[in-house]
Amino acid sequence: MSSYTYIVIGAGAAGCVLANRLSADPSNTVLLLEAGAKDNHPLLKIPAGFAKLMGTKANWIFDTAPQKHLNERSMFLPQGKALGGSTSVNAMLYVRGNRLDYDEWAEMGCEGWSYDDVLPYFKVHERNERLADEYHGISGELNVADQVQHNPTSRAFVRAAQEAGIKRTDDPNGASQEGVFFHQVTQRNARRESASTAFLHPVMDRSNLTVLTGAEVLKIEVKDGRATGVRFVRKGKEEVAHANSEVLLAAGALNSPRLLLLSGIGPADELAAAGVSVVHDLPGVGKNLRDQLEVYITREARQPITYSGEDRWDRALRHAIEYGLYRTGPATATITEAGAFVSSSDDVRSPDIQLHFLPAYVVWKDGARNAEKIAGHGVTLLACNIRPISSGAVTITSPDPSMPAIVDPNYMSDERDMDVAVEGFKIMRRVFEQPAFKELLKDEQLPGPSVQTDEEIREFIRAWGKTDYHPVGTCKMGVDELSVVDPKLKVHGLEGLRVIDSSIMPTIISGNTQAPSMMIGEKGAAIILGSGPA
Ligand SMILES: Cc1cc2nc3c(=O)[nH]c(=O)nc-3n(C[C@H](O)[C@H](O)[C@H](O)COP(=O)(O)OP(=O)(O)OC[C@H]3O[C@@H](n4cnc5c(N)ncnc54)[C@H](O)[C@@H]3O)c2cc1C
Repeated sequence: MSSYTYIVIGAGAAGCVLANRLSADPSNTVLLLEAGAKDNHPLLKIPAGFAKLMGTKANWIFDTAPQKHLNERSMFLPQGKALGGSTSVNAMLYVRGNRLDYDEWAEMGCEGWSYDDVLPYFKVHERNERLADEYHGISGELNVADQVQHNPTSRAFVRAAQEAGIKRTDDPNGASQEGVFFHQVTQRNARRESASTAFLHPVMDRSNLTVLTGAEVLKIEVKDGRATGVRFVRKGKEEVAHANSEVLLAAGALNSPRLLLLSGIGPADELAAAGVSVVHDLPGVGKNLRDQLEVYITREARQPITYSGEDRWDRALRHAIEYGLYRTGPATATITEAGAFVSSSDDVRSPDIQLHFLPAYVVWKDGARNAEKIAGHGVTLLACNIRPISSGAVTITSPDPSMPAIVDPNYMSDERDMDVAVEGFKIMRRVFEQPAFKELLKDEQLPGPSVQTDEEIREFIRAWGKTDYHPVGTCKMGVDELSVVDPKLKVHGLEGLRVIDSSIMPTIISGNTQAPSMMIGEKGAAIILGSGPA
């Protein structure tokens, strides 16, 4: 059996940062286990490849339990499965959330996690190509860039939003989150910058770092209240690795709780019902699942200027050649070029709705795996409730790791989330009605004129709402009885085991979750090493 100082489970947003930082000290030996494959497929490198990755084997395929408040629909909720984790399949938007999100964590008892505490851990690994101020780093490993091009309809969206009264901001990750903006993205020279390209590949040759792909952890071994190692399967063979110091779980918001449960760490009654021997009774494991739900409107374009249909083979070939020669053109696009943070009412403490503008038709019937093809040119605007109150759970029904977990985000179980979504829908229509779009867009295609009253909008949301792919919170950090880890990210009641990934967020941050997950990896490493930002 091989032994290491640290075993990191999962090479995603947090896991890659952890493996990098812990192996920087040559006296540590680090084993990084990743269930997915290497990240060398071109679709993981070319930004527009993002749209082609849904439902492929670069993902863990999770389908939610039928959603009671969404017409019993089951939602496709993928998670990245490759080096880089979800950062290898995501839309690359670089967003940190609102400073009050982190201040709220600190108020909840998560000492050391206020905005002022976490800001240095965002900055230290950032290499921002445009911004250099108190909010941004310029010399870290993670390249953050402006997008190479903006479709004319994306530019019109930014103008239309201003006409609708939304102020313009150059930096939603800076002094003020509110406003409309062009997204910065995790790209380098117009290629995807994932957690693995930024933090892992540059240090792969460290002799004290072992990275195994195709290595799925089945169980965390616990002896006398201490995590001693892991049992994993690779090339059809089961192996055991021993951790001399700590096991660090970074498998993401759906797989981290699943693995704890499979290891007998979780609510004793649920484990017993699933036939799993209880190793450590911890009621909060898998609870507090938060995810952001979004609703959208599509409009037909007057001219063939959007990205709709640009993936047809002959056009795709042309774009691939342009991309190969010059690193320009639609292949550089993340599909989401512009966005906005707005408030559903004057009463909210900070923006609670995020708008995403897509210069293409993108329609997911029934929250399905693949976007539906719609002929012609058009655009899609999405409104996402970024601070949902509704919460759900991840549970297991069997000790068999090959059995799927039950993932139930319980979307819209709190009626207040529906009120925010309805307001988001009305804001989108207001933006679409502005003069900036007049020359460019024709009629609303989805949902169309038949949806007018609040009740019609609610029914449309129940029928068409979809995930924004940001599940978090299932191993929440805190000091209350449902928390799973303490503010040092140690699993309550056990030694030698921490959870360090998006699952530790006690509440969901107001925005996209990759940058916060990398920050969690960075801060987690500093806590373990007893250091400051690297
Ligand atoms: C389709 C999609 C689009 C997104 N778009 C954006 C975006 O544009 N901007 C943004 O900020 N966020 C986006 N996100 C969310 C963001 O990428 C995630 O929140 C973030 O990557 C979570 O980081 P993590 O470290 O918790 O988990 P992940 O990055 O998911 O990493 C977990 C890793 O653990 C591995 N793993 C899991 N179980 C095991 C096991 N048993 N054994 C070994 N390895 C295991 C997984 O394969 C994976 O590599 C998107 C996510 C998806 C899925």
